[in-house]
Formats: sequence, structure tokens, C-alpha cells
Amino acid sequence: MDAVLKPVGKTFERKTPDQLQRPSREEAEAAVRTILAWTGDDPEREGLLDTPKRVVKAITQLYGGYFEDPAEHLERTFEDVGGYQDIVLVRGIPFHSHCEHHMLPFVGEAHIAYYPAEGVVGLSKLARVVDIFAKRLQTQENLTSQIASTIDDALAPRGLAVMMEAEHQCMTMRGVQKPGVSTITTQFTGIFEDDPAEQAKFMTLVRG
Ligand SMILES: Nc1nc2c(ncn2[C@@H]2O[C@H](COP(=O)(O)OP(=O)(O)OP(=O)(O)O)[C@@H](O)[C@H]2O)c(=O)[nH]1
Ligand SMILES: [Zn+2]
Repeated sequence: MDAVLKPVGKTFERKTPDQLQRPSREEAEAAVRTILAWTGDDPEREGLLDTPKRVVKAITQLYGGYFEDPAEHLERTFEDVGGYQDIVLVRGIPFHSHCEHHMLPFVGEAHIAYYPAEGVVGLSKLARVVDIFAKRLQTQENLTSQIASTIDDALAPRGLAVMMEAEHQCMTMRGVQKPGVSTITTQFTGIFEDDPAEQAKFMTLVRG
């Protein structure tokens, strides 16, 4: 049995760690062999012999977000910012995630803005929060709202805006096959939610 999933902050409707049965690495590799056979190929041919091992290793990297608590990265704030109270926008954070329906990638950019209340957080930490949630099975809507609620809980800013835009490979490579379509999701809290002018300012800065 590999490591049991650890509790990592807010659970977002996940079962408790004791309710999750994580299979062993060997079982995961066997499952990949089954899928290889399902494609119509021969999992025993030389080129595919090490593939289950590689796939499981890649999955471990791509889905590493289950084992990290994003809130931990937001614990350290800086209060000595010369009285700065205006908007902080981190624009164009690249991310790649996987849709929970097809396990295919969706890839794009996140933009996060907030009005500090009591200090600011290290800029890289916002990108870390994006990465941790992105490295789980997601819908873009859930991803956006999990990022927003985690930052909102940790910083209690006067307002928070999260916008994500992404292309979903389940819509480009298969199914409806519409390349070039981008999906935009937004979540606003505080003054961004209450004041349309603040939303407009955010959009202008993001597009500028
Ligand atoms: N709302 C939302 N839908 C998503 C996301 N990622 C993928 N989807 C959609 O999930 C839906 C799943 O639909 P189903 O009808 O159950 O599955 P399907 O037969 O594979 O659907 P098609 O993709 O239309 O072939 C599809 O419409 C996908 O476009 C996401 O992040 N958010
Ligand atoms: Zn999908």
C-alpha cells in the first residue's frame, strides 16, 4: 500500500483520509497494462514494457496536488508594505490541470487580484496555490472556486478576484473537436463582488 492520502486543509467534499483506499504502485501499473491492452496494442512488446512504470511516475507528478495543503503557503504575510492598500494583481499565471470527466489536460492562465486588508502575501505563493489545486482532477469551475476560497480564507482581503482561461483538450482532440475555444471562469469576493467598477478595473488590468 502506498502512502495513505493525508488530510490537506479544506477537504472540498473529499472523503476523509481513512475512507480513501489507495492502491499499491504495482496495482496502478497493472491497471496501465490493462489500458494498453485495451488500445489494441501488446503490453508485452519491448517498447511498452516500461511504460506502466513511466505512466505511474508521470501520474504521481501530474496529480501531486492531493498531497499538499495550499493554505500552508499562505500562512506567512508581510505587513511592512509602506501602507500599500491598493490592488495587487498577479497576471498570467500559467497552469495545466486535468478534467475530471476525461482525465485530459486543460491548459491556460490564471489571474488573481486582491485588495490587502492586513498585509500582503508573497507573490509566488498565489501561483503555488494555483498549481496545487490544478494538480488534482478538476472542473475549471471547481478549480477557480477552490483557489478563490482558499485565498479568501487565508488573507481575508477587502476583495478578491480570480479569473481563469483555458483550453480543454477533451474539446479539441476528441468529442466535439473544437480547437481554439477558450473557457473563462471568474470568482469575485468583497469589493470585487459588490462594485462593478472594481470588476471592470480588474478586467482592464488583466487585458492590458
Ligand atoms: N462545466 C465543465 N464541463 C467540462 C469541464 N471539462 C470538461 N467538461 C465537459 O464535461 C462534459 C461531459 O459530458 P458527457 O456527456 O458526460 O461526456 P461525453 O460523452 O464524453 O461528452 P462530449 O465531450 O460532448 O463527447 C463535456 O461536455 C465536457 O466538455 C469543465 O471544466 N467544466
Ligand atoms: Zn473533459
